[in-house]
Amino acid sequence: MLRLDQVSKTFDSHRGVHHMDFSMERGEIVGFLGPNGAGKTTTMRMITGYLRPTAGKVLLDGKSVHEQGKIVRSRIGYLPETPPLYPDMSILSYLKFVAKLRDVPAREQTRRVDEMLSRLGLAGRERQIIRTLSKGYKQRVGLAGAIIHKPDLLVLDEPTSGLDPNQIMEIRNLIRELGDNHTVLLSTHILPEVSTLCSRVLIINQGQLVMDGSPASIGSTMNQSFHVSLTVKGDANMIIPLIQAWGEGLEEKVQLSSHQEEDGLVRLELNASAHHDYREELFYLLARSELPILELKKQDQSLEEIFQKLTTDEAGEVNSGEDGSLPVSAPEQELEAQRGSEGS
Ligand SMILES: Nc1ncnc2c1ncn2[C@@H]1O[C@H](COP(=O)(O)OP(=O)(O)OP(=O)(O)O)[C@@H](O)[C@H]1O
Repeated sequence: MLRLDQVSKTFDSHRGVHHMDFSMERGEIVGFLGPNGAGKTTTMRMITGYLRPTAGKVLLDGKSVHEQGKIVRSRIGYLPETPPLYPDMSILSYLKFVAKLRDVPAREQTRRVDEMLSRLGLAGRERQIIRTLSKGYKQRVGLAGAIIHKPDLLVLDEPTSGLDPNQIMEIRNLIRELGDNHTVLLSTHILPEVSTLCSRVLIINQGQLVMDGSPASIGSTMNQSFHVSLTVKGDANMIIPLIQAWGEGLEEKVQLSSHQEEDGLVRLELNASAHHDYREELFYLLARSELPILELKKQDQSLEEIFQKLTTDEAGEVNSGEDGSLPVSAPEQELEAQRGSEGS
């Protein structure tokens, strides 16, 4: 449905987004991850037609977002990091205004606004002035404005940033529901959000895509070492030499990295730079010596660890390209930009 074909946006010699190349299928919820300044917002602005790429194409069902702008952009909904709200308007007048701006047919506008009020849990508050709403409710109004024209593709820039845990849960549930009818690309710094919401993850670092896959497949690609913890019932003086001798005898040596004894149980951690999963061999080794394994767990790297590995350099420094902040657009600029005009 969405295709980014070698898309780049160069701000200066090193800042920007370089050769971004990926596709999204209908119905996917894709998480977009990266450290501050990695290029998430820039990529999202190019997808939504607000920024014109320096090179490459953004295509929605084969049509260019930038060449066949208005029609293509009417199929995209965008919630920027700071939703483009007018604080002095009521929710109702704001949604009516956005419905008009997004070319919802006049005879449908009232029905569509009502639908948004009820879908986003705003019914009963329609007369409330936006500035008096909590951040979570402002986010709902922003989301309502982003989907009022029933876009096929929804682009959400850090939709849960700055919300309290209850509001985060509410917005996540809403996004999950929206995923039933929309294709969703969402950027976030909250990694568990990706595991719970997204079928696919794109990790971007210094303007380049460094990983693309399901959270599970990213885990298995990155987990190319063998790390297990196990608890064995028996005497440490038997268990430890047995495991050490076995580990030493393997081609890809498995090493005992720690052990503890307590109440007749021995807890061990084993490591190897190996692709092979040695759990079955370990089971038979200890079973033959009548040493029961009470627990055996393969430790995979969490998404947090993978993210850290992909986005830090060898010295452990975060690869942030951020050295200037984006100008904050006025609501009108954002809305107009979504409607059709383009920035640089
Ligand atoms: N209009 C602009 N002019 C100059 N440089 C810019 C502009 N917009 C973004 N940049 C630079 O491009 C890089 C990517 O910024 P971008 O805002 O896309 O990152 P991000 O991944 O969204 O970061 P964050 O997580 O902090 O929101 C940064 O180095 C930023 O300073």
